[in-house]
Amino acid sequence: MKLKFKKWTEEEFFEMREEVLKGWPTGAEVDLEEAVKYHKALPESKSFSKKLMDAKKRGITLAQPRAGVALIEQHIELLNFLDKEGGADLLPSTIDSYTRQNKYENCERGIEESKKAGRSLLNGFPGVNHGVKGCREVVEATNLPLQLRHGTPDARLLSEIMIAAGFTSNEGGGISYNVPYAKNVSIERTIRDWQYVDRLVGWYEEHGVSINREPFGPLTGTLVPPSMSNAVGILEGLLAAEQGVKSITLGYGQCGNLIQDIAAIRSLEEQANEYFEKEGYKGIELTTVFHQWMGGFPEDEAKAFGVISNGASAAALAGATKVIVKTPHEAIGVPTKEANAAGIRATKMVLNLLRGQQLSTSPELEEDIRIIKAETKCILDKVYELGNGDWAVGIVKAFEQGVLDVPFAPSIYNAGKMMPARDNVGKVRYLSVGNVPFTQELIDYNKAQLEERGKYEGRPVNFQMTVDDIFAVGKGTLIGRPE
Ligand SMILES: CC[C@H]1O[C@@H](n2cnc3c(N)ncnc32)[C@H](O)[C@@H]1O
Repeated sequence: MKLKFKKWTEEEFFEMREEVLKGWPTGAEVDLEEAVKYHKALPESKSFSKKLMDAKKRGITLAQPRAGVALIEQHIELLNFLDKEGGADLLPSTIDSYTRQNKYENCERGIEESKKAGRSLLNGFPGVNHGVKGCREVVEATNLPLQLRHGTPDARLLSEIMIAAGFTSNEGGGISYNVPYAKNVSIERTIRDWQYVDRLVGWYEEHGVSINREPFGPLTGTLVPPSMSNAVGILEGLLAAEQGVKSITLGYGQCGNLIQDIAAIRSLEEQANEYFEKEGYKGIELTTVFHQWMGGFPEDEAKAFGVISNGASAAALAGATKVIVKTPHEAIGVPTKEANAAGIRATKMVLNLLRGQQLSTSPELEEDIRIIKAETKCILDKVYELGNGDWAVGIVKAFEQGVLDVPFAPSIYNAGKMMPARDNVGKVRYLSVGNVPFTQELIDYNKAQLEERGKYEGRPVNFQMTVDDIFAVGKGTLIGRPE
């Protein structure tokens, strides 16, 4: 099927679907008509879309953890613990790495070994292997809206199974679950595979069931300039809307300077709406999600709580609809349920203290919004031009030419020419733009901010700043000052 930015017909979708459902025996459990009935019988309190829109209307920020273990019973216990002991507003099921690579045989072995060992030997929940029946046990035994969170370049079967089971939100996208997560999967392939996932959601929408879609905002989570992550988020939002998705949550990974982070969230929402309107999409329910710091964490748990609380306050002051919570075990690995719940409680404490407060505008905030929007516009205009008006084709070409370029991404399809670094107040700037098509004014603006830092630190503006910034938070500061 030739890649094009166009809603798939039902015939195109159902033709591919036959192959998709053969990917593992549990694919045979998916029955869309039955699934629609099941969703319609779910209580409203389990609808991701509704809870998000309610929060947006009330101006509150919801807290959602990540969490996933191998066996169904333990996974249910974990999720209910995070609900009851953590105070989570929304629940995840973080999917294991084998499933993300479609290695379901390995999952099967992991499930068996976890049963023998009496603990999870997978780093997440193997939704495909558990099938509709198993995932439905999770839906039946928990009390909050459920979302599958993963990092899967080909998530077609996983999405079919877990949405049919009653999950009402799905994270990911053809760019955001490829470039940061895979080494040699073509962008064209994953855009097409995620058009399938979005068309599946479009099919549910056409049958009266709202399923939320959330592109993965943080990308590599390593000094990604706000305009680059916003450009990717808006593009994945457009790809989803074209396939009939209505409930869209666009995300952003905290960079660390409060004003820039708030500007990023505000710009993301405003600019996404501009593009949805320009493309003629009606009835899009747009919300935002702020990811607490996605980079290296301090090992010391008290310091980790400082990072978590700082992220919670930025999310609240930005007015994000949702914040993704980190845990004090972030530097170590998969958290215990107690540590996970503690991260949520710390976050909720901050959200409650800041409820009703949003940072009012200021000249600095307006300037950051202007710069982020102008940079994002340069990128998106070029994507559109490269595709001759076809966003999907334009994205593939934009990566080929380094117009879209995600720092520190493993993908061989990512140019890796653009390099970021923090300026003297910790805002993430473009140290070198590579082939990102900025105006001279924007290039000079970024350079000037970085030169401020060079002057202050008495050192040249170069890649050493980037390296120092990568390790800074783990060492206890935001900006990687020379030692
Ligand atoms: C996107 C990366 C984030 O997902 C987190 N993560 C990955 N797997 C799990 C897991 N199984 N439980 C809780 N958190 C998890 C990881 O700690 C990191 O913060």
